[in-house]
Amino acid sequence: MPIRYLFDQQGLDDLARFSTPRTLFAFDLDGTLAPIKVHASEVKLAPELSAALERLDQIASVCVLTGRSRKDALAILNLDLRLVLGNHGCEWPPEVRPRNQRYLEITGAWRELLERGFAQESGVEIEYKGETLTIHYRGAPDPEGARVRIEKVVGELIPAPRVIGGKFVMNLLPREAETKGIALVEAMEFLGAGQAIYLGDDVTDEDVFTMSLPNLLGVHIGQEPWTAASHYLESQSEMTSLVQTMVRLLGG
Ligand SMILES: O=P(O)(O)OC[C@H]1O[C@H](O[C@H]2O[C@H](CO)[C@@H](O)[C@H](O)[C@H]2O)[C@H](O)[C@@H](O)[C@@H]1O
Repeated sequence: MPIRYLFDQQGLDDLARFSTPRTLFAFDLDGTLAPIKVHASEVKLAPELSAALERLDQIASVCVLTGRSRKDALAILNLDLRLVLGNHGCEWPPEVRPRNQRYLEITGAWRELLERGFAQESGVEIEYKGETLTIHYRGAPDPEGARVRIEKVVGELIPAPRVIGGKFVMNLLPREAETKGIALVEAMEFLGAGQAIYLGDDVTDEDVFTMSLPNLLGVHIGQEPWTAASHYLESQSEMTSLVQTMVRLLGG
């Protein structure tokens, strides 16, 4: 089926059908709730979007499912949302699930090798997040060359990671780590949601879209030919108006 624009009439009808108080409204963070920036530390939410998300979480369930660490995500969101899952869904609130010590050991060992391996490489940054780790190369003078060198070093790591690409990043996860797709299904169970709407922009979000669940409306940010999402938004700048529409559909 061709991907459909969420803001055309049929897309809006689909959105209305999925927007109920028992829906889990789930969002990726970078590139979805917030625009992509050169430096990961510059990322912020628009104030109108924050207000709409807060309202949506009062009348339905909101979950943020991000590749960032929870600590980092909570600082960016600056909102007391029902559920924020970090590290691509491997990191839950500690009172719900303790940190995964096995994953922390694995990524700790990778971190040491990677920091040593790339200490002299300008523009390559290792973002250590706990259960997973991200290597950034957006700032490298030759990003493609840097990516090739990173691939080589990553190929030698033991145990071998699951590697997920992204926007000038390589995300490294323990092979047995949960995917965003599994985390979304678990979040629905945890919050008692019968259906979900999930919005994401990056390769890691395909783990949700490719599940093709009948009770899931998948929305990709950008009309990319490679996404398995059924719907799309033209750009991240439409997010505030989308969340405001969700609130309106719920009578809020
Ligand atoms: O799952 P997400 O919330 O989309 O997180 C994916 C990665 O996002 C961050 O990196 C991306 O955003 C940065 C800031 O806009 C940008 O500089 C970088 O090039 C992007 O790839 C974050 O730093 C990573 O930890 C996340 O895995």
